[in-house]
Amino acid sequence: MTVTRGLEGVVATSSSVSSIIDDTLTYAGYNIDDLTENASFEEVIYLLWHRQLPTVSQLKELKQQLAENAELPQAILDYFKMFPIEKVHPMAALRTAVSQLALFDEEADIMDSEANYRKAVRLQAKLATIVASFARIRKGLNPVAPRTDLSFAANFLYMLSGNVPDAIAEEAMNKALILHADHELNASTFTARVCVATLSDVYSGITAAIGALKGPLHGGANEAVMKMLTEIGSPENVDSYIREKLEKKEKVMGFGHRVYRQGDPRAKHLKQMSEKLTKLTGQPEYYEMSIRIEALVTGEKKLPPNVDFYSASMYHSLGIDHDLFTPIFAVSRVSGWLAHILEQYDNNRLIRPRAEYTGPGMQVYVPVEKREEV
Ligand SMILES: CC(=O)SCCNC(=O)CCNC(=O)[C@H](O)C(C)(C)COP(=O)(O)OP(=O)(O)OC[C@H]1O[C@@H](n2cnc3c(N)ncnc32)[C@H](O)[C@@H]1OP(=O)(O)O
Ligand SMILES: O=C([O-])CC(=O)C(=O)O
Repeated sequence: MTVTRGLEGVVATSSSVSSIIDDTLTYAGYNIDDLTENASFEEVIYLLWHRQLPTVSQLKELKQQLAENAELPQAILDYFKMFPIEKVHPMAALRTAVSQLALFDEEADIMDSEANYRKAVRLQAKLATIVASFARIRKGLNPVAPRTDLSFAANFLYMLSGNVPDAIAEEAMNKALILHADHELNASTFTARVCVATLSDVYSGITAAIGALKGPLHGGANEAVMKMLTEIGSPENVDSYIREKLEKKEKVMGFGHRVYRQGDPRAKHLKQMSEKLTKLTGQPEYYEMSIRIEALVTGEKKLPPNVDFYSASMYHSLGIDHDLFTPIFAVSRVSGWLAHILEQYDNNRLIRPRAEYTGPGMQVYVPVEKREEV
């Protein structure tokens, strides 16, 4: 048996959802640069689920379905008040709330493709409401009901703050949602596919994926980047902070990638938005720290920034709480997880690799009363 640590380079499935070829990322054949500049997040959701861009009427229908399904069962909002909400990480709350949603969905265990598509719409719509409602309830504020006349991006920011965002904030959030929507067989998507390949239900697949996204080597890195920027505090502290980290062989969050070698094509868009928004909101030091960190890490380690690096300063400048950065990643990535889950059901085979055994050789059972104390 040959073990490929971390399954690096292993091709574990076929998929028509997204591709990374020669450091170019496409969703169903569309370059993300093109989509980021031109599309709405709702169009991208449709693209990921159908592998084609929607017509005007198809887009209208999807928007209506998302709007109609955005509200949460009151019991889920009430449940938030039952745990020590100020101490709970919002990713843990999101993971739990998504699992609870299944308990309110009569179709949760109905496995036909139409029911699965309806569940996809419900989950896509409700994740944003969960994250925004949790963020408000923990501050003692009432949740803000979703508005059906706003774009997905604007409605999310509206539900978070209670104010309709300006065009710049809406555009930035729309782009960020597009850039995070899918990424081939990343760890959380693989987790979702492994889960539903047992023919478990869509809610189980998304709950499992949220758990995988939470870790700092994956989606959790954006919050970790913000923690680093906060610790550094100002541009003149960057050099000593980063050099010490690299000397101690510690990882600098937001850098490196398992697949990209020349660089993550999403980072340049987030970098541009970080520059613009940090200046506009009077916090240019967050961008200045970030570009100095990038210069040092790319110079010394040849590691370019990934999607999580500039998204941190960008979300910060939108006034978003730092521990919501990874939940917002999930609000977007659920579109990709759902596309992959539906694709997995369409052509399913149980995912079950092997392990090379490295434990003790054959042992003889000794009854407990005869075992020597150690
Ligand atoms: C949405 C996303 O999931 S994007 C990724 C988000 N995660 C992060 O930003 C966390 C920081 N980055 C990392 O931990 C890694 O680059 C990963 C996990 C993303 C991918 O890494 P892998 O392909 O598994 O590489 P691995 O962790 O084995 O590292 C290979 C070498 O590069 C070094 N390295 C990799 N990333 C970094 C980093 N961010 N900072 C410093 N050194 C790094 C490792 O220390 C290791 O060095 P060594 O060979 O001297 O021991
Ligand atoms: O693909 C990966 O390994 C991680 C990543 O960038 C993502 O999920 O967006």
